[in-house]
Amino acid sequence: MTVVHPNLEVTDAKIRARDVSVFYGAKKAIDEVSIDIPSKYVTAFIGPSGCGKSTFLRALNRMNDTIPSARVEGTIELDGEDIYTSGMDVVQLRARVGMVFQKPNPFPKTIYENIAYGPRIHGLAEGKAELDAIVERSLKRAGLWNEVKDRLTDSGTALSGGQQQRLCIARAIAVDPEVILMDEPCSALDPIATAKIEELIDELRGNYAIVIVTHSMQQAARVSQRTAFFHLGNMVEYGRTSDIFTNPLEERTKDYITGRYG
Ligand SMILES: Nc1ncnc2c1ncn2[C@@H]1O[C@H](COP(=O)(O)OP(=O)(O)OP(=O)(O)O)[C@@H](O)[C@H]1O
Repeated sequence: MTVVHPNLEVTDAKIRARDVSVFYGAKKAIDEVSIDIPSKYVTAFIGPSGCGKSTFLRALNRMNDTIPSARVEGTIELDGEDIYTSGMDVVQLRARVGMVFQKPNPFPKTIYENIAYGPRIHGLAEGKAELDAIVERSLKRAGLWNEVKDRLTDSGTALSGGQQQRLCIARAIAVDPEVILMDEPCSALDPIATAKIEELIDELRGNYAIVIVTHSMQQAARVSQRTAFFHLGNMVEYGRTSDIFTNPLEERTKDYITGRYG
């Protein structure tokens, strides 16, 4: 059972998860989690290592499908549509619910191609001029355009770690997602690159539902408006970030945010 803070205003759920459990073989990694995730907010998943944050995040765009032993029970809806029905086009789903990983993972292709690939396969551009415009717009939104506009034919992997992560965010944005999932997007970055990604998340949030898994409570407090605390596969508490950090209702949340374990 999750304690949901009573003053959490009701918003339309972009993603609605109900009684979601995730198993790896016989092991239950997530136990009946229910949550409404709104648009235009950043929702942070926090909790000690191994509590299931990444597992639950990956369930939100069926990334778990790529792990043979993983199985999901319960329902997850995107705009009211069950994403686990057999008719769901998973490639389309992952464009609508994009993902940014812990380690920046640009394709071993040019900066331009990293961005153009998705719009091309999803048929989002009529011709070269339109594709060029999408590439420019995506890189601008990701705060990377000025740094790369004169070297679009260089390899994406030649960029710095922080630039690579912004390239990956630009790649996710290029296919017009509705939700962006971020799994510890700054854990491989230095403090300056981290600050840039955090600023970017803040700028982007007006247009998407953003969900971020983070080990850093400071980061959760800085970038998110909603926080869910996970512990041993359970979602213990969910509320406004300010309330979770200043007025946690559950002992386990209190212990975690005061550094008693983690
Ligand atoms: N591919 C997998 N196969 C089997 N078990 C897994 C797999 N991935 C994760 N697990 C297990 O599921 C549980 C939850 O792991 P998960 O990575 O979701 O937690 P987490 O909270 O994101 O941890 P961390 O903060 O360390 O990344 C752990 O016990 C982990 O060992």
